Amino acid sequence: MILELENVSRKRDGRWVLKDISWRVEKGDHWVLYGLNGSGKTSLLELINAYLFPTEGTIRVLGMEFGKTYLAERLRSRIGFVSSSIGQKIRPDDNAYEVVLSGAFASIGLFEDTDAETDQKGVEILRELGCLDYANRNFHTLSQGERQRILIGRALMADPELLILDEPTNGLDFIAREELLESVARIARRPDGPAILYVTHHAEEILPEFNKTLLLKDGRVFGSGNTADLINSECLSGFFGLSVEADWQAGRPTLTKKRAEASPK
Ligand SMILES: Nc1ncnc2c1ncn2[C@@H]1O[C@H](COP(=O)(O)OP(=O)(O)OP(=O)(O)O)[C@@H](O)[C@H]1O
Repeated sequence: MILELENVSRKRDGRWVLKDISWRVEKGDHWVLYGLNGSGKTSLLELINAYLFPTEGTIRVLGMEFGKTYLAERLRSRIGFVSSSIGQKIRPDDNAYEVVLSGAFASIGLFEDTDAETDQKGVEILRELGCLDYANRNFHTLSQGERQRILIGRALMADPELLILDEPTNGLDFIAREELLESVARIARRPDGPAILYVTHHAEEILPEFNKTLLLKDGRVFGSGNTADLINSECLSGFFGLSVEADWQAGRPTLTKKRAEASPK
């Protein structure tokens, strides 16, 4: 079991931002966390990473229970977390390869000498993600798509059991987005790879590899289970409170808002 939340609620500034969340993530499944702005996605990730604690309910992440065997630092070293805020923290002089290697130490910046095995692993990850051409470039001079791949590479260095990708395609053009998604799909297909938790506002980023979906609405679970059972016109029309059409092509959905019928004159 990767993750287990039982009736978890969280208050912020006197208001419930997450309410009664029950959710299990098993090894071998890849999840999409799908919700509108303000639905509580970031708060949920903060709970999983132990930056926030639940006001009510219990959380177990990778076999560790909050408040018991729980050591936040030890837990975080087993979770690969990719978000735009991590990119902003990378030091000004670090090159892409150093950023990837720093993932072996769960640090921002490389403060320790690396051994040949770690160096080789970094090169293999760069190759797998198609980043070798810019490995020696300063991280901050890379395009957004290149930076995201490097941050994913950094997250993979520690062989995480859970890889959380928080809106990784923000700011990417169509081609960069599709290339990034192809890399994510390859990671999802690794036989001994991490469970992936992919957070997005965009249904068209739901890959065939993401077999499970959690729909979050106003801090509550609207639906949870097999992606095909949730990402369809009927369920999503209820989710949005708006008539939408979900159309699946090549294993990926697109959503369109249904137009009101023109009233007869
Ligand atoms: N530090 C905070 N203090 C008080 N309320 C907060 C805090 N952070 C978030 N919230 C509130 O909690 C609710 C959920 O916010 P959260 O950022 O978790 O949603 P989200 O789904 O990640 O949104 P987005 O997609 O826009 O990033 C929002 O109503 C937000 O205003």
